[in-house]
Amino acid sequence: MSFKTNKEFFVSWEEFHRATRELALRQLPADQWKGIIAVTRGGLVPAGILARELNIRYIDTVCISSYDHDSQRELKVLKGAETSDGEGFLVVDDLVDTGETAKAIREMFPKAKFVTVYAKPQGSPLVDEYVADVEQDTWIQFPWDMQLNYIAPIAESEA
Ligand SMILES: O=P(O)(O)OC[C@H]1O[C@H](OP(=O)(O)OP(=O)(O)O)[C@H](O)[C@@H]1O
Ligand SMILES: Nc1nc2[nH]cnc2c(=O)[nH]1
Ligand SMILES: [Mg+2]
Repeated sequence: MSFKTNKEFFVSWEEFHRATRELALRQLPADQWKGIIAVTRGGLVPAGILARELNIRYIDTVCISSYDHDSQRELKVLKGAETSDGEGFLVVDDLVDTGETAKAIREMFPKAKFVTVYAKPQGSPLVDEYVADVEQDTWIQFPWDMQLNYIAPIAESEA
């Protein structure tokens, strides 16, 4: 978990699928899009769902690596996309948090529509459309980062 957050929000595959289908519904008519640009890696999952729902087969990626270095978050673009300004493209990521990734996306693709499934308050103004709000101090746990685990019955965990 991030050191910056103290709460967690667990997202199941079903809930992620449902929310992303809702995002897809808001991108109609589908034929306005030349394609989708997924922001790796988190954006790859919603990109697949959007592509299926909107019948889009042109999917590009923008590959971003971000890490903390001397307390300052540094973004590295490992690979761009095959469009000069993003016109006619949907750029998709799983979430926006501080908005640092969103700022880089906006600079790279000023004419694209940038959408995410989840948004925290600091980053939400930088997104054109998102489905669900999450508090800034909450860490979103995605299903691809989790596994099912056994948990003891409540009665057995009584003191
Ligand atoms: O608004 P920000 O503070 O920039 O955070 C949002 C970004 O953070 C996560 O990616 P992460 O860097 O964890 O990499 P990943 O997608 O490869 O897991 C998420 O998928 C967004 O891309
Ligand atoms: N999984 C996950 N990755 C993030 N990257 C930035 N914020 C988050 C978050 O809340 N959850
Ligand atoms: Mg990401």
